[in-house]
Amino acid sequence: MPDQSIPEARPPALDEESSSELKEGTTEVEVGASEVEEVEGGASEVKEGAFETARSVEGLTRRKLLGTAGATGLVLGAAGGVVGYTAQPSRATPLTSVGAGQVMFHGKHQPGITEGLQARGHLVAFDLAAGAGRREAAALLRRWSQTARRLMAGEAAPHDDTDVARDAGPSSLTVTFGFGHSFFGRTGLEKQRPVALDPLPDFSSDHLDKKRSDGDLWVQIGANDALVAFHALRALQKDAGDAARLRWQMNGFNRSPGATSHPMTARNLMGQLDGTRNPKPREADFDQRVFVSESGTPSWMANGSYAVVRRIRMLLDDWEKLSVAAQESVIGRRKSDGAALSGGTETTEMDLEKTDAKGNLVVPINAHARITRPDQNGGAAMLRRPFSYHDGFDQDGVPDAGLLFVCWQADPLRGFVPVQRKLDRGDALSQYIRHEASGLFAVPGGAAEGEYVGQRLLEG
Ligand SMILES: C=CC1=C(C)c2cc3[nH]c(cc4nc(cc5[nH]c(cc1n2)c(C)c5CCC(=O)O)C(CCC(=O)O)=C4C)c(C)c3C=C
Ligand SMILES: [Fe+2]
Repeated sequence: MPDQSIPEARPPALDEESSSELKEGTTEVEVGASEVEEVEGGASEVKEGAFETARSVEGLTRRKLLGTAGATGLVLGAAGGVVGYTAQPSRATPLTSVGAGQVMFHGKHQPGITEGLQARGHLVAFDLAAGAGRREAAALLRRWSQTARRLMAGEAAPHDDTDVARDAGPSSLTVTFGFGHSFFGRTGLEKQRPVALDPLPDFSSDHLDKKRSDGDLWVQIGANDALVAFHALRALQKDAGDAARLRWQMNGFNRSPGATSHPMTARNLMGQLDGTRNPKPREADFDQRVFVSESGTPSWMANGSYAVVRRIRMLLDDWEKLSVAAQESVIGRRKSDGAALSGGTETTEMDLEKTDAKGNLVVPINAHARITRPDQNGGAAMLRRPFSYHDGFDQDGVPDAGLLFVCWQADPLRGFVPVQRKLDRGDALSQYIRHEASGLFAVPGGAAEGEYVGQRLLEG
């Protein structure tokens, strides 16, 4: 596959001034050849979580911005003095940086792995329909790739666009495709099934709902606008046609870009900064930890990654009864700023040996952030890129809320599995969470121009 010359991601460290870093990490892309005129310089960073990408394009052309802006002219409604907005703008105004954010579909890796967290997410699994095999799967991945490429560029869906995203820019939409263990049997491609896709072991604390777990195909959608994300979800579902049926779907969210006065690590629904110690793209071993190498096996997984997806319910009624000090002991980090309990700031290295005046470890021995560290797990590391979820309250008012935990690694046996084995033995956080659904998916490398995702598997 030709090198797509995607620049290496070069994220700002959390404690660095981000504006100069941003220039290096922002790529100018032709949104549509005829539309590229003056590039707006005002790239604004959308960085939630401790990593950022070189592929996010925050500067679009003036014509593009003016052309797609949902421009508003405020008018006084004729009837009853209702304040409303004209359908036809009186004066075009540019899209904000949120709408203008664009991620490239084609590249060495699929989108939706190293990009900053998006405000809205949909995780969806499909099963191939009875009678559908390799040929139908190949046609489906071709359709899906075409739709994803267009929507990520801020264009309409190839067929019967619903207009739901009509006035919005691409809004950093990403669409990522993966294959589950069962896909290979259904398509006669067992010999191509990676060993790394062997089912995850059973964990004693699992409460898994099989109907909301696994699946032949997995799609991750993320965007900084809820309508853009839904539009993509619906278009991809319709693309599935008779070839595949929806198996399960989960909806998630993160903080909206611009909600905080400066870019910072996102908080989860327990209120903690979550993502601090994620591997950073600038680190030498980042690619090795997250992506299958160019020469990795099977060859169709070159530059791909493995996604572990866990729907983890947070037992918030119990958690919120704890004092802040007790909550901080569970994690081993301060709630306010994410600093380790051994002191410093969010990025200060945790001192695992530090004791208080009574000789007790200041970061408790079972603190979540202590025992998940790579140096406590034979080097096991993963890139965590979750969405929060909230699916309402039960009749007793108990929230069904938590984390759609998505983590990325070159090999789950050197990432998620050893760490979860240890957590399963009972870290301090375990009694406040419950794993309710699970999936493991092989996510092939990115598609080159003219290719579709998974082509090397399906046509190899
Ligand atoms: C098996 C892997 C992990 C699961 C499952 C998991 C669930 C989970 N974690 C939090 C909150 C935090 N996790 C933090 C750090 C952290 N967690 C994992 C792994 C799993 N977490 C790792 C590998 C790490 C980083 C360890 C390191 O390298 O030092 C933190 C601390 C801040 C941070 O580094 O992100 C928090 C907070 C929740 C709420 C949760 C399940 C709902
Ligand atoms: Fe964690």
